[in-house]
Amino acid sequence: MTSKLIAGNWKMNGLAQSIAELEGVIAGRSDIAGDTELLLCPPATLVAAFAMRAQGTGVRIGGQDCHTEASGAHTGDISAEMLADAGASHVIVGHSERRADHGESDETVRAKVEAAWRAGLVAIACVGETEAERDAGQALDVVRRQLAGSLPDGATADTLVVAYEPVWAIGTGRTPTDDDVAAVHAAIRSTLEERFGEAGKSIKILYGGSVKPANAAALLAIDHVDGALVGGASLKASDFLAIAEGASAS
Ligand SMILES: O=C[C@H](O)COP(=O)(O)O
Repeated sequence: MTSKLIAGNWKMNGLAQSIAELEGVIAGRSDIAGDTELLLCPPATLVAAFAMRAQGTGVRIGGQDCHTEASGAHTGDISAEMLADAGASHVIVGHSERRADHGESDETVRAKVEAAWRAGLVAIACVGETEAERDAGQALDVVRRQLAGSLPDGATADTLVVAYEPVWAIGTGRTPTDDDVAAVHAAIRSTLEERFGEAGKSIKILYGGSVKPANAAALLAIDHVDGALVGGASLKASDFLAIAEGASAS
């Protein structure tokens, strides 16, 4: 069994004082049983400070997005190389909020995964259906299509993590049924195996969308759920650690 990865996506939250939450995660990390991996993705302004503080603690730090190019005239953007230079090990790409707010296509997301690899970062590529797509019975087709368009050839467990985040479950307190999560994760697993062969068996598949301490253990016990991508509940060290405890219990 592969280790679980619990990743926190702070989104557009966090000021310098928020390093206290990172301190809390570092302090509580040793109480988490097993080999559960912890990753925090703060806003870009905090990546360097967090990475410096987390160095050598086992807690890893990631970015929330990157540009497709390494440098150049792209005001306000951040490259994968810059994230790596700041001490990040991972970068989230293709989050549904980026797809919706910034019009990111599967093609753009694929270029961002390639940019992450070029910089030596692990890409966490997000996929997931909207509520209308689920209601229309299209969830599996949408996810398969996003995977086909967003993932470059040659992915391995060392370079790629996939996050399944149903858009309608993000920040809403609603989650799919265990059976629905199982069906999508099984479909993602078989897609990864068809595409990447042996490597596809061990690429981690995270579930994201209203993961909380109260539901984490049950979600993380579902087949092919190799961890969680946590939004709101990752902002408090105590909640994030409680979710990670759920991973070690599953
Ligand atoms: O990236 C994280 C997700 O969008 C989940 O957010 P949430 O846990 O606040 O629902």
